[in-house]
Amino acid sequence: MENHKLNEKQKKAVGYEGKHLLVLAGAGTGKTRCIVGRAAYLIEQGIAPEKIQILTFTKRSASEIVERVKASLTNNQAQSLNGSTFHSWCNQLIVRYPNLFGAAGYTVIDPDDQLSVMKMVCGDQIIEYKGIRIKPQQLIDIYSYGRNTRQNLSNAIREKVYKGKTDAETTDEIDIIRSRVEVLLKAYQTKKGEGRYIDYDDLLLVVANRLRNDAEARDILSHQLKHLLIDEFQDTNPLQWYLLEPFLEIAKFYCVGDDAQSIYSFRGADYKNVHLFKQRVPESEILILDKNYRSTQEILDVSNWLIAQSPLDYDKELQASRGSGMTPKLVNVASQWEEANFIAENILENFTENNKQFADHLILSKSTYYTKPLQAVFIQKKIPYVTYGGRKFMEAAHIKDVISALRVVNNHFDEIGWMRFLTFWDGIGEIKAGKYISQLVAFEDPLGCAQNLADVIGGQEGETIADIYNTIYRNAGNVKQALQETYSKMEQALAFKYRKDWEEKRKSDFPVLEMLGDNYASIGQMISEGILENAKQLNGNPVLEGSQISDSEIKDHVVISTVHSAKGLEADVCYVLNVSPKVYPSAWNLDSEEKVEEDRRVLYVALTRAKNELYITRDTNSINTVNKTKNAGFSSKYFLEELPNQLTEQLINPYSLIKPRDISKPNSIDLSFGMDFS
Ligand SMILES: Nc1ncnc2c1ncn2[C@@H]1O[C@H](COP(=O)(O)OP(=O)(O)OP(=O)(O)O)[C@@H](O)[C@H]1O
Repeated sequence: MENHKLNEKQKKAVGYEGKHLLVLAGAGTGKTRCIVGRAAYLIEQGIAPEKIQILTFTKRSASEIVERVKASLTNNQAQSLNGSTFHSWCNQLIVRYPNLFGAAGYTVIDPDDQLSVMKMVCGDQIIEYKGIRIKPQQLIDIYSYGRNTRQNLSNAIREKVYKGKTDAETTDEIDIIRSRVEVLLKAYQTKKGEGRYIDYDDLLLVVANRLRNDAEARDILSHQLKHLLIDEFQDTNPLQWYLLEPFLEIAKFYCVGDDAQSIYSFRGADYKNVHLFKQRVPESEILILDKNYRSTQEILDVSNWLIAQSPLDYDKELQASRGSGMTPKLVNVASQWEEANFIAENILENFTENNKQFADHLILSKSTYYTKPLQAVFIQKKIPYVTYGGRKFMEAAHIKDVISALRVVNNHFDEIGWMRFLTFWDGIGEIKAGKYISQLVAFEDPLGCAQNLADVIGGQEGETIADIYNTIYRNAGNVKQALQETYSKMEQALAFKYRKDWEEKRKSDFPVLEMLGDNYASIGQMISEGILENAKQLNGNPVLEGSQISDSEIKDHVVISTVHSAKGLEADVCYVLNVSPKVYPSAWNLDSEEKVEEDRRVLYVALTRAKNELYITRDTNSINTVNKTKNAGFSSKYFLEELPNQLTEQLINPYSLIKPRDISKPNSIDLSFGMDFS
């Protein structure tokens, strides 16, 4: 089992006997291995797996850790081990204890729905002042930032609208618009209450507030939970800490983190939180790991150099236990097309000639958007790939259409659900739908809706809608059946609405949705949990990627990921895309030292994913702009501007290097050839 491959310090961490521990360690030093080892160790010590909760930042890393624990133990010992994100954990608690948390009958709304609620609240009101315009999405950002960072409204406005500026003029402007923002945010809160909606941040707050204020709640949970294992601790934000704090007396904390990999400040994370651990957590210790097992020294040299350029003191110098390897390549490209072709050819060469698999390759980009040309080239050259960091399955429009029908049966006060479901049908616009909704939410319960729906709407549409509603109502305890019947009744209309890409893209998602439904005991559970899930793994089969069902046999694929979704990942060969001026650091961030330093950490996370080969690409055209990005107060220069030559090997025009050799002078051709004119 994994435990056997631990070094002395890792063993000490895994078998820690004290109360709370923070394992503070650099990239690739075995933090994930320590979490896996810890969970396995606790189970072997006789702790019931359901009393251990693993918390991570992505669903993917949660399931990966749980799978690894299971694989390291025999006899299905870890069958009921639970790993989840903060949101999904809180949601599970709320679903398990509906009375305790007082949220029975509430519907969880995702960011799209949150925006719909905010739009309903704003109507045609727009906050405008001196060239500043605050739209509904920005109001949500302000609200969420304030709650996640636990800062007051003025500070949240300052950060989200005025990019953190603190001058007197800005402060005056904030004072003026503040009260108007407050009115709309309060109206949003009221609307949530009326529709019985819980937004993502509410999930954490509902649990946190209950536990902080209610000794009975703490007592109940203390029988259910003994150990909290928290990954990426450096990225916990003040709201998450507010949630975790009451658990300090309930469970033992085992946290792992790296201050140099903190990349979520936009969600309020503060890399310094790891430094405050001992102060905040009584009866705690910190253990440091310093030996990197992932990368060769040359890769670490570039990463160490990058982080040493920072004015912040991370006190990190990673040493490779694996020793020396290949020098990283700095690949200068003239266009995204050239970059994409270089990478594709490189991967194909590795696959056909160097005995590597597609899965040995990881491509990292700041944004998914930037990788579109690359994806096009991969499709053209038939390189299998998956993307991490894109839109989630349950957020796709055609899925939301069908789910909206389930939502309104589950909670008939759900106006967003009604609006989507009713306007799905030809002939019902928003105005008509609005009228119907006001009648429908007046019924006391879903049964009332079921009985009267056909009359409220009338006509053929009324019949169809009522038929679907009743079908779901009857099958509320058999989600798969409910989905199958709903889909068959909506299929024709769906195929028409999405006729552009129905056959190629969307249709195949429905069998998957039905399979997904099979995992839930009721439609209520599916709606509240399913909305939070990525649905990438179903019954152990990788089924969904974007809008396709991938063949479960094909497991070998290149991973294209945003850096933010790549935490914890590693690969033999890594390509870090577009490490160009104005991107690292971003031209948008030059006025803030904190943001520049966060960009540096993003690049650090990306570089430290590589085990053996690292390719850093950059756009040659933008290199000329390097010297224009100087700023008075602090250094915001292009991160690679002073990269010592010996740390990388430069490749110029790399794609032309691997194109077939042609002769320098063109030959003439004969076009009067091949046709027999006789
Ligand atoms: N004691 C060890 N002996 C051999 N290999 C190890 C040991 N500890 C960790 N590794 C290997 O080193 C690599 C990095 O480990 P792991 O992913 O746990 O690090 P990490 O600290 O979580 O990294 P990061 O924070 O960069 O994601 C993995 O391939 C892991 O298998």
